[in-house]
Amino acid sequence: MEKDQASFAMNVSSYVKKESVCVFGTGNFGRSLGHRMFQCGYSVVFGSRNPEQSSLCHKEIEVLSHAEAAQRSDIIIIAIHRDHYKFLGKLAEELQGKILVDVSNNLKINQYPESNAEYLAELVPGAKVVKAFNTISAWALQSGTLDTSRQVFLCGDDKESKQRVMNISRTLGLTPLDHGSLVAAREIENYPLQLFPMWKFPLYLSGALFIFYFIYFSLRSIIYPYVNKNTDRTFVLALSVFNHSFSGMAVTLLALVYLPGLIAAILQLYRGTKYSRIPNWLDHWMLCRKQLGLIALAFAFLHVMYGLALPGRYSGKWYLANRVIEQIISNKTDPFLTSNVWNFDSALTLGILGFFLFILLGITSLPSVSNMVNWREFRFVQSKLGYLTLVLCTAHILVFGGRKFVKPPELIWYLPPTYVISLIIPFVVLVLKFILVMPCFDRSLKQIQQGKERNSLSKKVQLGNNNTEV
Ligand SMILES: NC(=O)C1=CN([C@@H]2O[C@H](COP(=O)(O)OP(=O)(O)OC[C@H]3O[C@@H](n4cnc5c(N)ncnc54)[C@H](OP(=O)(O)O)[C@@H]3O)[C@@H](O)[C@H]2O)C=CC1
Ligand SMILES: [Fe+3]
Repeated sequence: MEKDQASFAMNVSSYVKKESVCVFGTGNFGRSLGHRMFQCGYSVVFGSRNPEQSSLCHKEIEVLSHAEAAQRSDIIIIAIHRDHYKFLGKLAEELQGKILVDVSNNLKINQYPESNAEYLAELVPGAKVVKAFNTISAWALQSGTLDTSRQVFLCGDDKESKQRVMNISRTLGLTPLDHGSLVAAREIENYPLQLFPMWKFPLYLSGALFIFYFIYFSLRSIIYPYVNKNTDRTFVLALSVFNHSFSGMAVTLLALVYLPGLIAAILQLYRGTKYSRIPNWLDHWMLCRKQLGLIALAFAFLHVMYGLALPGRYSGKWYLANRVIEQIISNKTDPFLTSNVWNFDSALTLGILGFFLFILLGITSLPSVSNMVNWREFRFVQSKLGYLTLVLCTAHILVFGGRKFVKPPELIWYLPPTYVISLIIPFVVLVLKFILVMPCFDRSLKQIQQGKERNSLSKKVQLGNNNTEV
């Protein structure tokens, strides 16, 4: 009995070891993938235009002509650029019923009218085409470190073929992710060409906003006093202007995380249905909320760091020392104003609590953390605590800013103080939220979001496939 089990195990392991895979193309990627599969116990055979001239480093790996190599395995990895696929059409007979794995990438997004995998399926109609491995680089396979993503996106029309390619990926230490039928190949091929697609809009928006704040705050703190009182305040540029811009950016970007949801809710209320398509720009904005929130957190962090550095400034120390000397000379002390203490301390407390919640929001948006909470808990943190963070940060800036703003100076041209500019968008968001949670709107909105249509007009609105969560 034991003997039988041992021989069965040996048979299984020798079967696993002997499973053969064919690779067409002895280029960079073909070699790397072939060697890796060989190391993982597969019997690998290469198909090449010049089998005699190919010098693969391992003697156990055979290099044959395409037609010969194709006969050795029913899985063939096509490690050749799409432009050279044509010859595969002539091998249609040898490739009949085989699993062809398309690993190719393009140089540009949507470079060809159809995806490379679909093109391959057209060239060899009798084969089962699976798209895979295009997101893994030859270098990562060679070095074995796989520092970048280990995810292998797969798609194909034949379930069994996909399953076999998935098994190979797992054996190589990669993580296969099924993307469905071959129609998804275009998306998979575009994937490696994208450069942080979800970050583009948030980064451009924050760049533009930062430039605006920086210029405005410089105008307000440097140019305006110079024109008005002929005082040189250029020294505030290096620290204070940055510090004010960072606080404005943090609170404005956080408000911009919640603004699209409010606009979508208003649209739903206006249309009386949730089954109408929201505009594309709004949809894209909603999909970028996480990134906007993370950039907001980065600015909040910078503001905290700059805030901590403020007492160390030369100008700060000079003002303090000078004030003491003035008091000694005039033999007078400033009265202890309890209202000032309340003002200053409450502003600081609001800021500290706001920053704490900001960090909490950032942490819960990490996939490893959000995977551990259910949808309701996630919504609670991101929505309820998010709004609380916005309220605390807005109050922090308001109390801090308002403290300094005693009376508006008489001016020829009047610029609102920096904190007023920083708080415009947060105020709009908080007011809209406040209006929407008022009982009449809140009840209608809940009914609409449960799928109950409110008016007959809504039935005429074209059904959309836009399911972004408001
Ligand atoms: N390099 C990488 O990191 C990655 C590459 N890929 C994809 O893998 C595929 C191969 O890339 P890579 O190995 O870098 O490219 P290479 O240029 O290094 O290799 C391509 C191979 O294709 C074969 N070939 C070239 N011209 C023809 C032709 N006219 N007819 C038939 N076969 C031909 C050659 O093999 P032979 O001489 O043996 O016939 C050649 O070595 C591409 O589609 C690429 O997009 C995907 C992910 C990452
Ligand atoms: Fe602050």
